[in-house]
Amino acid sequence: MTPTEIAPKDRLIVALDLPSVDAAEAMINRLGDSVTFYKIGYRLAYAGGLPLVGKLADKGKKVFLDLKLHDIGNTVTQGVESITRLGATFLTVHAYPQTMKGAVEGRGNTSLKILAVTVLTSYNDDDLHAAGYRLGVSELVEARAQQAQVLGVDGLVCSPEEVGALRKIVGHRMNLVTPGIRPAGSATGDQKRIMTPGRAIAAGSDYLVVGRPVVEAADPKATAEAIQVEIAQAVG
Ligand SMILES: O=c1ccn([C@@H]2O[C@H](COP(=O)(O)O)[C@@H](O)[C@H]2O)c(=O)[nH]1
Repeated sequence: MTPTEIAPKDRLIVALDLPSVDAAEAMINRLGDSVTFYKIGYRLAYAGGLPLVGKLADKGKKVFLDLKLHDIGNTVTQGVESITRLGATFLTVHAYPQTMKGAVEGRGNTSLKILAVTVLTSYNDDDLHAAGYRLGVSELVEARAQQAQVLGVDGLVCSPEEVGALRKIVGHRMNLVTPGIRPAGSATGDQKRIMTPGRAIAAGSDYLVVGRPVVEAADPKATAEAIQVEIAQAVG
């Protein structure tokens, strides 16, 4: 779907980075009809949260399974084949060629969309160099986007800072999903490449991933709804 086809409300993905299934279900109940798209990552998945994917899908919600897979190609293919049966909409893998190729093979013709994580939003150029990379963030994100596109990956996870450059490479053929979203005044935490919801949408993000600013808010529902208003205003 192109951004104009996605309802503003559905462009917010709330990261359920919570310690237990009970805590996640309590948060989902608090957010009620306001939130239509959830992300399940390491914290909840390893706390027994995988069955929540099907439960949420049965309630008409979408789920982004943020498992950031990375292994030899055959193992990734087999893992993704298993994941296709869970009912998620998006699944992440790291943007390494063998990994992306294996994931696309495992996804086959199912409705699961593979997102490649280009460069984590908590990294800047210094962090990449410290990890042994020669390229800076923008060069590496763009190189990985080119590879992902050739390999048939469905979308990219990047920071909103790279969205403009990536649109020139992938057009609207790939979903651009951006964490590193911080409503004005909220704590940055460990994120380094950040933008407000409104600016991220204006830059061209398809979906915004927001965790702590919503799930740690005194009123998560009001916070999520305020972000959705900001998204709708930026869409115009
Ligand atoms: O590059 C990436 C990829 C994934 N994430 C995930 O998104 C959320 C962001 O949570 P916040 O609390 O809003 O910072 C979190 O689950 C990360 O694992 C990311 O931040 N950056």
